[in-house]
Amino acid sequence: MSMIAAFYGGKSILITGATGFLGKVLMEKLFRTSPDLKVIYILMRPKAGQTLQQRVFQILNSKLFEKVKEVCPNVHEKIRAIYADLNHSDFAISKEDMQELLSCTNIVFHCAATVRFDDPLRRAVQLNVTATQQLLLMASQMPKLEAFIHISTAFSNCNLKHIDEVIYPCPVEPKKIIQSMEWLDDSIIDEITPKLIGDRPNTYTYTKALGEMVVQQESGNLNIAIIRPSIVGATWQEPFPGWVDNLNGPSGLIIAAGKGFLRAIKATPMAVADVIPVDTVVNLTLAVGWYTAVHRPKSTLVYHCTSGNFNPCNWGKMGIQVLATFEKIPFERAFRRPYADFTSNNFMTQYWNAVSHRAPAIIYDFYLRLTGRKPRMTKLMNRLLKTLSLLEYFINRSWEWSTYNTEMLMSELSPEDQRVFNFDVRQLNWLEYIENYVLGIKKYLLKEDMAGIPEAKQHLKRLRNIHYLFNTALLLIAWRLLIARSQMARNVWFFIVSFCYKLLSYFRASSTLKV
Ligand SMILES: CCCCCCCCCCCCCCCCCCCCCCCCCCCC(=O)SCCNC(=O)CCNC(=O)[C@H](O)C(C)(C)COP(=O)(O)OP(=O)(O)OC[C@H]1O[C@@H](n2cnc3c(N)ncnc32)[C@H](O)[C@@H]1OP(=O)(O)O
Ligand SMILES: NC(=O)C1=CN([C@@H]2O[C@H](COP(=O)(O)OP(=O)(O)OC[C@H]3O[C@@H](n4cnc5c(N)ncnc54)[C@H](OP(=O)(O)O)[C@@H]3O)[C@@H](O)[C@H]2O)C=CC1
Repeated sequence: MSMIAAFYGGKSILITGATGFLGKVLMEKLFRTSPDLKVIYILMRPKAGQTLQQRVFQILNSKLFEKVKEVCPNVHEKIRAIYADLNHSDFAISKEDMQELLSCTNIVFHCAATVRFDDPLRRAVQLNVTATQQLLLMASQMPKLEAFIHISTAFSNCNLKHIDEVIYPCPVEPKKIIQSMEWLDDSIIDEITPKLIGDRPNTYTYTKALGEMVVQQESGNLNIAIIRPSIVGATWQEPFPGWVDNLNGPSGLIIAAGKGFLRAIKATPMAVADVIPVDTVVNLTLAVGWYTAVHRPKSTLVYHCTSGNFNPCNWGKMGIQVLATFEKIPFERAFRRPYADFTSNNFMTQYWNAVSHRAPAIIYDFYLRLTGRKPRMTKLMNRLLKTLSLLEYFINRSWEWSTYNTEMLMSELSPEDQRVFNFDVRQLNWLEYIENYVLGIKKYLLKEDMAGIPEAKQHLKRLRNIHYLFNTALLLIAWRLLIARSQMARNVWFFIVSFCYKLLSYFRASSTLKV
């Protein structure tokens, strides 16, 4: 019997960010392994014209929750969607809902965040710092609370090379930052942002670091733990391999490469690709929830959920395997044949951006215009180039994360818990994982049918022929222009032609002699 699964039985669990990538997998695993849990409260907002109920309905009816519905048929009765907007100072939760949350919650998993790299500081602070402070305040009023688990990121201290499982201080106190956001206007905030974030690459990593400091400062008597996942990728094993539902991290770039838009990327092939499957993060999170509640460590423990020091894979290996998978499982209606390469310096990156990204987009848009359609490729390409520039920081460096706490926890688990809540990435086979990842992107993100693979392959063959034809025509035109302009080119051309002619005459003569 799994001790962790039994622990969550009968519990009232509060999750923020349950509609996000990580939150959904967390909820799924909780229901599947502890179907006797009492209730999961999810703090959520309406979105894209959908009410809370419609959003919950959509999640429960997705493929991800198919197994849950078998194990826990009354799952819909065990989810309590509570209206909350983490951008509001009191989350805009109704009095009755707040009363229920405060009096019943046993465990809090705080996953909600803005993970955008380009968010203005004010927005990132509101969600990643102020909302965390607010949630801790709520938690401090929960008499039945056993553990508060905060999801941070392994990159919150990406300005360091070696990162320990400790909370590092930021030069400016989070409280001061929160206060200043109340009275500074947007233009001043934009001006001071680069100074505040210092040697971090974006507001996301900076505000996640501030969020950790808030957790440390406001923890009071709470049982708190922080989990720091690295780059969260598709599921490895559970509930099935390859599930992914957003474009963050590698997923967006894998699509761009598979559809033939992405041709070159400034990356260091030998840098560690610290991707961690989302189900591994969830298993560690649930194990940490159990450990924190049952063992009540004296201080706030930080757990790194990373792959690099256990089972490293680098971007070169990942890129090659992604491209190899496209051969077997191509995406439909590709713009060009999938082929991409890594560039190593700014000059080459600019060159390939002009030649392989911008130029084909301009040519294609010209063709769309000619045929009376709306041009769209240049806009799409500009968005891709912006994304590349934002992700560049993370694919050209390697970090070392110490994992003492994570290893300690692994050794504390019973063999059954090690199996059910497996977070040992040493067992992960990267080649298999990447193949399933690409397949998952095709099925669950692009919603492409596997039956369309032969047609997709046929389409790629046509693109290859067009490519050869285009290159040959280009070569001939260039050569013709050169001959027209340069005596030297003409001489070379006559030399080649007369050489070929002589060779041909020689073979003809020798074959006549033999007869
Ligand atoms: C040795 C030789 C080797 C040769 C090998 C050859 C190499 C071959 C390469 C082949 C394949 C490459 C695959 C491997 C490389 C992968 C590299 C991946 C790098 C990943 C690094 C991640 C680091 C993360 C570190 C921190 C981790 C965290 O803690 S947080 C989680 C990560 N967060 C993010 O990823 C958020 C990033 N996203 C953003 O910040 C924003 O979305 C944006 C700035 C990118 C875009 O903002 P914008 O306002 O323009 O758009 P938005 O409103 O968000 O969306 C508009 C439309 O764009 C789509 N979209 C959104 N995100 C992406 C994306 N990442 N990629 C593509 N498209 C995206 C979105 O859906 C919208 O579409 P529409 O609705 O249709 O308009
Ligand atoms: N993905 C990754 O690679 C990594 C993620 N992490 C961390 O993991 C956690 C989860 O990330 P992930 O699931 O990928 O992110 P997602 O962007 O998929 O999910 C974010 C969640 O936060 C919710 N949220 C955002 N703003 C608000 C708001 N104003 N009010 C209520 N809810 C809000 C979203 O709700 P809605 O659906 O309504 O928008 C969504 O449920 C984050 O803390 C992140 O920092 C750490 C390392 C890597």
